[in-house]
Amino acid sequence: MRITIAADHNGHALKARLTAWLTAHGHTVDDRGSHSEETVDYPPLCAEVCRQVVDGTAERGIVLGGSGLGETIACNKVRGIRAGLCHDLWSTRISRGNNDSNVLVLAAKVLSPELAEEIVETWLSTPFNGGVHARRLEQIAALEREEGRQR
Ligand SMILES: O=C(CO)[C@H](O)[C@H](O)COP(=O)(O)O
Repeated sequence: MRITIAADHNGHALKARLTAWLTAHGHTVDDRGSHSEETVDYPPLCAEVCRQVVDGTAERGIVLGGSGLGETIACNKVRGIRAGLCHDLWSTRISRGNNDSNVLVLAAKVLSPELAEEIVETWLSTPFNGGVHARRLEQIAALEREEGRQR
């Protein structure tokens, strides 16, 4: 899978580990930074990843922060993005099965590296369930279009 990935200063070390893991498992990874502990603002990194997913340059995106909360808010501002903040395997399966998430957000200050790898593996291998969830996603997309017209 073509995956684009980014992290702020809190997530860059975990990003490096996940990038190595993804590459070792046959994925093509586009690492958009950052690459150090120097403080950076996460919204532009989220925008870059999400726009790559929406325009098809990448099939999926992964974003890492300290808590991941702001990243999730930022990613979900991009039309067509369904970003889920996942701390455990159960919510990861829901994020894919029910929400068809196309961006995974991870909290580097919460997760162990081992659990982060398990979450990524689960997120990449869990299919969207469709059915009633497809109808709800269409309702979310309609809300997004409606809000876009009003601003
Ligand atoms: O997780 C995050 C946002 O949700 C960021 O990593 C966090 O807010 C950055 O804060 P600081 O500059 O204090 O490290």
